[in-house]
Amino acid sequence: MAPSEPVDVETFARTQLALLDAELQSELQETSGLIANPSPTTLQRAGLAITNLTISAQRTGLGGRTVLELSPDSATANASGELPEHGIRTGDIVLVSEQPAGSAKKREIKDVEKKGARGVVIKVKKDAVLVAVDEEKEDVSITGRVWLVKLADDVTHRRMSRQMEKLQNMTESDYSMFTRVLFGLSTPSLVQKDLSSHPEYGKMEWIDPSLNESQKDAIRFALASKEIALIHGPPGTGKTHTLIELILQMVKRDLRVLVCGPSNISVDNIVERLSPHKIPILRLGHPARLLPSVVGHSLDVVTQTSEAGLIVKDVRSEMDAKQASIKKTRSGKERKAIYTDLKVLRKEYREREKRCVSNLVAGSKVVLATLHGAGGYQLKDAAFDVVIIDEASQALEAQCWVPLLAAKKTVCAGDHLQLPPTIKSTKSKVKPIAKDGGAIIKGMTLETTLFDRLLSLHGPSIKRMLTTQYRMHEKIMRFPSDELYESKLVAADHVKQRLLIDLPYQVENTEDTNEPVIFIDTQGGDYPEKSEDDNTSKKTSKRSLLDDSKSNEMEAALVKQYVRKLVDAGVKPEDIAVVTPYNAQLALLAPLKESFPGIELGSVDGFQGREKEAVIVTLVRSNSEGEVGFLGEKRRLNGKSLPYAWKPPSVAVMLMQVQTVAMTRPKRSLTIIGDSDTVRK
Ligand SMILES: Nc1ncnc2c1ncn2[C@@H]1O[C@H](COP(=O)(O)OP(=O)(O)OP(=O)(O)O)[C@@H](O)[C@H]1O
Repeated sequence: MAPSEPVDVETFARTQLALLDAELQSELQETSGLIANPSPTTLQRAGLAITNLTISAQRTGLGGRTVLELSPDSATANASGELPEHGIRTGDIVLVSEQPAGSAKKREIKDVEKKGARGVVIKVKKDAVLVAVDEEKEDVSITGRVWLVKLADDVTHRRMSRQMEKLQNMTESDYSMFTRVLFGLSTPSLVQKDLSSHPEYGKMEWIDPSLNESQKDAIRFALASKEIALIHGPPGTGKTHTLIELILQMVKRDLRVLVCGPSNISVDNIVERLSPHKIPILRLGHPARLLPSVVGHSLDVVTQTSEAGLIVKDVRSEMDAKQASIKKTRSGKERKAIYTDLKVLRKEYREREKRCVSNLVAGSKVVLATLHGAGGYQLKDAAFDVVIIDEASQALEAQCWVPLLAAKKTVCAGDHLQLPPTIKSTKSKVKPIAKDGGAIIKGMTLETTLFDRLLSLHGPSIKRMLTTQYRMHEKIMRFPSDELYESKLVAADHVKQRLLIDLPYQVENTEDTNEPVIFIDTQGGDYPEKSEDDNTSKKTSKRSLLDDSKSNEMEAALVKQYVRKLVDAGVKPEDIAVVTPYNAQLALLAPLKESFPGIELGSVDGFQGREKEAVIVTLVRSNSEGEVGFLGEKRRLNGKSLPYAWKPPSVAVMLMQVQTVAMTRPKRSLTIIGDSDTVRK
């Protein structure tokens, strides 16, 4: 297959910037639509703010950040002193500021915001919220009543835009070989096709001898390639398993590796699995946002416990003492003097910490961070031999460029045949426009991931696919394998015949528990779909959230009946998931949670990636016109750059792509409820 045309880097970057702006605007539109008049009380009601608080304590927390403890103001608090109901969570970015009067206008609220301090919520207790204040705004001299409001997280947006601006301003002589390859200006260095006989990679000592052939092949290829290697891991094929071995093999070869993923959980997953191997690893990121099991590897904690960290600690105690004295003083003059002292101390702290951090980063063979986390000061001058990106097909391309701009080689793992990252601007009416008025690439959307683009640019020679899957019964696997993965998937021996009756607990042998794939056809029955128009008449606010979502009451009833049968046979509700493409259908199914505590209900998007013993899919669509809407929606593929083997999409193929997401989740039982007639049309 001939590779597609090289990409003009400047135009590419300009297009990305325009798309990112459109996306940000769409996000803003969505929130402002939700909150028309954002007074503190309205925001509190929406779960986005907590009002009537006071700063009850102030200390120096991890990383030298000032930590504020916010408790209910005693004048307004309830008897128990607890916080009111709220939706603020650990890891949220918030603004703490003096509380505007109840009658304040929108504009005045904005002014108050300017005086407040931004920070990250590090702990939520019943009677207090702890906020670590951002570096720029640490001298918090707020007194009296304060409130806390959740802010949109625009750090990611800013970092992505910064990288795209850098790319846009580069001239051809600035491009490294790696950059040239990534845009198709040069072809990737040739790698021998069969590496099993390669002098270096043919006879490798595997750390995990249980790796299968396709995994070993992918690792050899990722080691041998000079600029790029893609590891295509369909569901359950051990992508993470493979990456762990790859990282260990790279460390063995004395390479320095930066490992990134689009979300904290994707990165923590790798940290957890690397951690038993006792290599020096460092996890960057705000400790409040990490899994408890990996915090021990986080930069903040390592800084504190390492020897180098001790001299940082000295300054910290001094700062704490100063912080405490602020509370005691009443004179404004004295307070000012303390703040001046604190400033000097903080500067000293920063310098010592910076030295400590750069020593720690330099001493770690493997550094892990989210894609945007890799854009922090900690890695400013750090150099790595390889950047590994996990779940690359779930990340925006601009996000990948945060670590890539300084890289020499990358290994991207993902599955471009699953759903791309969710983009808001595709649905909203915001048009991408270049700030400098220059040309942008027509048809490009943020849904085109780096993974997609590289594949269409260079073809399958830059990719290796993992083919043994360890999740699904052979029969569940067959459909996705044939339709999406060129029939290449093979079920591992211990899973290929696994049924619900083989679960490690007692399950009765019934027609539902001894069959891996069941289709319950509603065709011919009187099970019409409903659109939100029919359901929610005049409730406009709810409509905007649920969009033109569809539901089907009869299918929901069938789901309930079916779940009942499984549970009666002994299957535990927590081993069952019900998945549907429509939010309105999810709403109809919600009562299931009461009858069957532990059962999981999810939309197709939200359920991607998680496995369950039994999955029931309700397709919802049933009408005489054969319209399948979302199920076969073109938008889901339109504008995506075409993977090398990509044919023009028939509705059926798209239908499969969306359904496959649901269909690759079950381990032992997949039940599809739908109208075969509508779906077939
Ligand atoms: N070579 C192997 N031998 C035995 N089991 C394996 C092997 N490789 C992976 N597995 C198992 O397969 C399962 C899936 O592995 P892993 O979590 O690495 O997959 P993944 O492809 O990243 O998953 P997902 O589909 O959720 O992205 C795990 O239970 C893992 O232990």
